[in-house]
Amino acid sequence: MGPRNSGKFHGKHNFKGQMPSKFPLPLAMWDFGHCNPNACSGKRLERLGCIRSLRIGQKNKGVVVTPNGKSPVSPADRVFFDNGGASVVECSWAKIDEIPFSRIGGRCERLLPYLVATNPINYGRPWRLNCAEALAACMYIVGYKDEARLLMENFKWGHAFFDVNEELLDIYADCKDADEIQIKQKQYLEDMEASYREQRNTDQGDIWTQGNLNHKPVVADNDTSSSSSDAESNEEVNAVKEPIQNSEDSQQDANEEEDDDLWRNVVRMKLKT
Ligand SMILES: C[S@@+](CC[C@H](N)C(=O)[O-])C[C@H]1O[C@@H](n2cnc3c(N)ncnc32)[C@H](O)[C@@H]1O
Repeated sequence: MGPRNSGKFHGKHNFKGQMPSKFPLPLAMWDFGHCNPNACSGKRLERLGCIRSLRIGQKNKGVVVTPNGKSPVSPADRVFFDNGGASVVECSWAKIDEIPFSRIGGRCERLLPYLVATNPINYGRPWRLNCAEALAACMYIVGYKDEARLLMENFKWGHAFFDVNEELLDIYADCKDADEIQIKQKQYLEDMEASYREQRNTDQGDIWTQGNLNHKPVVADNDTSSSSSDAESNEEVNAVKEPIQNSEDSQQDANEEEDDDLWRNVVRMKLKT
């Protein structure tokens, strides 16, 4: 389905010359060409005329949603959004270290707070959103909720992003600034972790609820790609399989993997409820 103009945008803004014709707000990306064009959400938005490409060396005066950010996007960034819209870095997560962050970006570089991806490549994975999800999250948090939904109508799975994240997105959109978002996010994660641990203890305590343990399947936990043939998902798997260089790295890897496992389980629990 192609995007429609919602006609609901009445913000005070300064978008002259930046608006792609097919979407009511200016969206942009630096495209590093790492990804399979058929599986890439940024490329899809570009084909649909919803986003424009920026050159390396060109800065953006809107909200730059980037792993290079230091604080989360918040409603306080609305003024930046209304000056230049939002932009993302279209690249592979596995090659993020190769991005020349000093040559892209802008004055308002922001992380996203905790949210869960629902795209087919990273479904259920926290923090690692694709470009469309990242832009939609940014729009929603700064107050363009209808436009965020409109953008995601371009993807078959787009509604799932709001099914899973709406409660959190509303919490963030009600915050005053980045500090409040950090507090709310921390609270939410602590509550979720506590209820996950409680649930796990209950399940483990009640052995009769687990069936015949000898017949339990072995679950490979790190598999993010399994059935997907997409280039980026294969990169993700390769990234996980890279050799470990020294014991410090190996300790850090182990800690990160433990963290990842915990959050993946927490998310699984959340998706079931
Ligand atoms: C790494 S690319 C992967 C894009 C993917 N190939 C696709 O199909 O859209 C995703 C981009 O979305 C933004 N993004 C996603 N999750 C983010 C987060 N938690 N914090 C900041 N930026 C994020 C960043 O601009 C990031 O570079």
